[in-house]
Amino acid sequence: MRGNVLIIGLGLIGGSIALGIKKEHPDARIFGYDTDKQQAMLAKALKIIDEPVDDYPETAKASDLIVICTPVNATVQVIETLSRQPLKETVILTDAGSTKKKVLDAAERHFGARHVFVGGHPMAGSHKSGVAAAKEHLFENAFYMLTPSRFAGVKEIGQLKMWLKGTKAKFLEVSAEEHDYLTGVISHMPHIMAASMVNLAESAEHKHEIIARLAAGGFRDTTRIASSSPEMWKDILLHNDQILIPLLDSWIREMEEVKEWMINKDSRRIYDFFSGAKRFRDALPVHEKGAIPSSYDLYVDVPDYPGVISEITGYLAESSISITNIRILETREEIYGVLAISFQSNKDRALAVECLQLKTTYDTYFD
Ligand SMILES: NC(=O)c1ccc[n+]([C@@H]2O[C@H](COP(=O)([O-])OP(=O)(O)OC[C@H]3O[C@@H](n4cnc5c(N)ncnc54)[C@H](O)[C@@H]3O)[C@@H](O)[C@H]2O)c1
Ligand SMILES: O=C(O)C(=O)C[C@]1(C(=O)O)C=C[C@@H](O)C=C1
Repeated sequence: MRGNVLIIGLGLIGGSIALGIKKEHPDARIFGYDTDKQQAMLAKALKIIDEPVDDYPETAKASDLIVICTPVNATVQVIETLSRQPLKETVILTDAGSTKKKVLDAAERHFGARHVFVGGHPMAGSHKSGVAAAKEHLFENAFYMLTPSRFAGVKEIGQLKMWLKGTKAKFLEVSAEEHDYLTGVISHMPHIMAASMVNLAESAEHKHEIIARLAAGGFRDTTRIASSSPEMWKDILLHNDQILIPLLDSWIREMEEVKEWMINKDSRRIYDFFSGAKRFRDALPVHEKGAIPSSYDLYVDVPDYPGVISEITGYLAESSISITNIRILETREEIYGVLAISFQSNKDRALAVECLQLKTTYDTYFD
């Protein structure tokens, strides 16, 4: 497609959407605005946008697609500002925010039937912020929820999907209310819990200095998302309060129950608590982007000495096995580290296991 695209909010998500649009529609001209000028300059330097702009309401007047990728409270303000501009009649407006009800209410209130607004929310991301973390493939195979306003028709929804085709995401239309409940359960509550676990550890550290250094796989796996943007999450909790408050109530009730079972030494219920969770977690879909990463990961226990990564990648390269990612998950003080190596296919992973078993004594395992 051709035309002018305006991205407002050039962070992780705005940058990744811009890359997806440019890939599929190289003739589109992508303008970008961010209150933080450095982000806009960086987006230009990284060729994520064609042109940074200072006056977004002015640029909006000639835009064919406007994508708002700011924290959700700012999204409502941007909608209000845009509604006061003489926008093109055919413009399509969307956003990428993690909540939808308040955003859709603002869009319907301010644009009415004058302009089409289709709420959007790609269900993939990261704890990292800023345009430097943007990736063309961030949304590949992920669900991309769309919440059309009541004035949006099939034609405009189809046009938006065309604009966003390069994200390679799977579109899913839901109502704003449904969206906020689903994400409340599967995304917002886990972020509250992760932040709470980290805060608990921090207060324990005042008395036991060693605690942070003991943080191993369990703590790291369950709290990565506590490193996410506080600004973004403050807004999400305030937007989705109607859903999150009852969810918090039922979670607090469950924690009270766990406490009671422990006081009463009720081993059966405690067992059921964990076995029920394990059953559901183990049955989550593995080979699509969602709760469980889609790559084929192999974990290798390696001694913590310089050069161990190049040793392992060297063996894999000798056997012509390609890897897509490699990272150290944790370092258990001067003894072992866990190397996570990602492969494109199950076959590559199996070959890597064979290769490492032949050439090293390191333990390998995968989920
Ligand atoms: N991070 C994720 O995993 C994720 C995933 C899906 C959706 N989202 C949603 O996408 C949106 C953006 O999140 P992100 O992770 O890209 O955050 P980010 O912090 O990386 O980027 C947000 C950008 O918006 C800019 N900004 C703030 N107020 C603005 C305003 N009034 N006008 C213009 N720019 C403004 C900030 O300077 C920043 O550069 C949020 O609404 C978030 O809820 C995030
Ligand atoms: O992978 C992460 O770091 C995320 O937290 C991504 C995540 C989530 O899964 O909760 C966070 C917020 C978004 O609205 C959508 C996706």
